[in-house]
Amino acid sequence: MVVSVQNLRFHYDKAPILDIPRWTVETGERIFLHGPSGAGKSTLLNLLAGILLPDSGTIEVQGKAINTLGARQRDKWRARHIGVVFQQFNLIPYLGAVDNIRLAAGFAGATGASGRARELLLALGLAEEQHHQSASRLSIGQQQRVAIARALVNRPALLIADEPTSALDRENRDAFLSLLLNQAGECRTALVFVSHDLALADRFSRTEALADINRAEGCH
Ligand SMILES: Nc1ncnc2c1ncn2[C@@H]1O[C@H](COP(=O)(O)OP(=O)(O)OP(=O)(O)O)[C@@H](O)[C@H]1O
Repeated sequence: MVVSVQNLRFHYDKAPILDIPRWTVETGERIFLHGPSGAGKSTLLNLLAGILLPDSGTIEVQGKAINTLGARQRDKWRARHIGVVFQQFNLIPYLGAVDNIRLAAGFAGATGASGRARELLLALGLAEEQHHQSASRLSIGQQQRVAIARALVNRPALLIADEPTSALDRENRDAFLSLLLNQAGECRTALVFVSHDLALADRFSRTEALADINRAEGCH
């Protein structure tokens, strides 16, 4: 089991946003998570990543309750075990593709990741002459590939993706999703993918409406 959530409660200021009695994600599982705007999907992803901490309850990723770690250990642990892809790819604009990926490997304490970075970029269809092109000079489609490679360089047990396709046209969206799913599959990485676009749901092994697992009334 990659993720185990038990009796999770979370609020920002007033209303409870999340109250999840139990929720699990198995190794290699691909979950499509949807729900209305403001329901708490991004909040749940941030809790899984240990960026936010729960009011109560436990969140284990790979058997570790990430909220029991100190801030620095948590950052390192996240870098090692969790990959992240957001709508904004957050690449360092003046670094080349390979260096952006090596940076992520460095956060996880890995050295000599250039080989794996290049291998991933080639598998994702980024030609060698672009591997050292600064990220700001890559097309959006090329930046997507770098973002996927960066998320997977440490062979994470869990990949979380927050609306990564929402700014893309249909063709790019489908291509991006295929790349993401194929690469995640190669690493047996479990995927929690948040999107409003229900047309994508049939490419996942499980579709989950947040309201079905969350008992909080919240603001939605
Ligand atoms: N930092 C914050 N401080 C206070 N309230 C917040 C904060 N971040 C989010 N919220 C509120 O918490 C609720 C859940 O937000 P969240 O971003 O998790 O929803 P979401 O389901 O991801 O929405 P969307 O689909 O629009 O991205 C919303 O009502 C939002 O306004």
